[in-house]
Amino acid sequence: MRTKVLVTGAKGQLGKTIEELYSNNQNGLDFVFVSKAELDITEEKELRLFFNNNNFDYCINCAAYTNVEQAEKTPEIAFKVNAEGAKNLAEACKECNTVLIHISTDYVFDGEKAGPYTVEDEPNPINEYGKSKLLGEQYIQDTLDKYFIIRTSWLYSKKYGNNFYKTILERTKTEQELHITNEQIGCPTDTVNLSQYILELLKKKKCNFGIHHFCDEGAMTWYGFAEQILVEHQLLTEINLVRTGNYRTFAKRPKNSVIFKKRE
Ligand SMILES: NC(=O)C1=CN([C@@H]2O[C@H](COP(=O)(O)OP(=O)(O)OC[C@H]3O[C@@H](n4cnc5c(N)ncnc54)[C@H](OP(=O)(O)O)[C@@H]3O)[C@@H](O)[C@H]2O)C=CC1
Ligand SMILES: Cc1cn([C@H]2C[C@H](O)[C@@H](COP(=O)(O)OP(=O)(O)O[C@H]3O[C@@H](C)C(=O)[C@@H](O)[C@H]3O)O2)c(=O)[nH]c1=O
Repeated sequence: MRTKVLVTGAKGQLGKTIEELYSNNQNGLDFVFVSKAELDITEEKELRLFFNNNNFDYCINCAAYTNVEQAEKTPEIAFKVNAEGAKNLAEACKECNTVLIHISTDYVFDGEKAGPYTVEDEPNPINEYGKSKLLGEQYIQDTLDKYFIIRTSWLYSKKYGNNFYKTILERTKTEQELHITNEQIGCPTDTVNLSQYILELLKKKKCNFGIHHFCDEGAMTWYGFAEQILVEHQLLTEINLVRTGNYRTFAKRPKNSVIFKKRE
């Protein structure tokens, strides 16, 4: 029997990557992709109806409020989507016996640890986005037995959405000098690699439910990441890349965002 997989938030960078890679129904998997306009995860009744009218084996939740800066100013929106939305999905999944694959973030940690964060480490978010994502995780854990929470970090797609990788490239079109912080360290993760990891979970029909960490190899600062992007595009000689300790932002960010990827 074929496996039916719902992808919510399908117009975001991760959703679009999954769609590009897997929409042609390979491996006995049938994907249904829904955008925010088609299925808003904060609309509890509509969500339940949608789940009850379809028999999904899995739901990959790519829907989220990801504007870290804006979340400081309007935290209620972040909590509505990242916490209440996740709760609604968990409840719908429970009712319909659907396995929830939910994506979470390194920003659930405070960044004070000396080494990489494991799944056993206690979260302690220091910004509103991180707090809202942690509450979403907790609602899922309280509601479901069959779930995967995959924490990832510094996610970027070279093609889709808004992310640091694309911001840097865009700015090189108009600016000769870029000031980039070296105060945070993390592992940039390509949406293609995260999508492949998720597909492996689906293909192997794994049941090691719970919290998982997934990121690409190689910890670096945002400055280091910017340098890597410029090298990749042969722009390093044209742009003056300035390492800065005090790039001002509204949101605090963890100094150490490195998560430990358990090998399975
Ligand atoms: N981006 C990153 O660096 C990281 C992201 N993550 C997590 O990975 C996941 C995917 O992130 P990413 O692809 O980068 O995020 P994006 O912001 O690119 O995509 C999120 C999508 O969710 C949609 N959305 C927002 N609100 C709702 C809603 N109420 N109902 C349905 N859809 C909604 C957005 O639509 P619209 O744009 O129209 O609002 C957008 O299409 C998220 O859970 C995120 O927290 C984890 C670590 C790092
Ligand atoms: C654009 C820019 C940013 N920065 C700094 C600000 C910040 O400290 C850091 C990263 O900036 P951004 O705002 O692009 O990244 P940010 O939105 O913090 O990225 C986060 O997004 C959420 C959704 C996650 O879950 C995290 O894993 C992480 O990827 O770089 C500079 O120093 N110079 C610049 O020119």
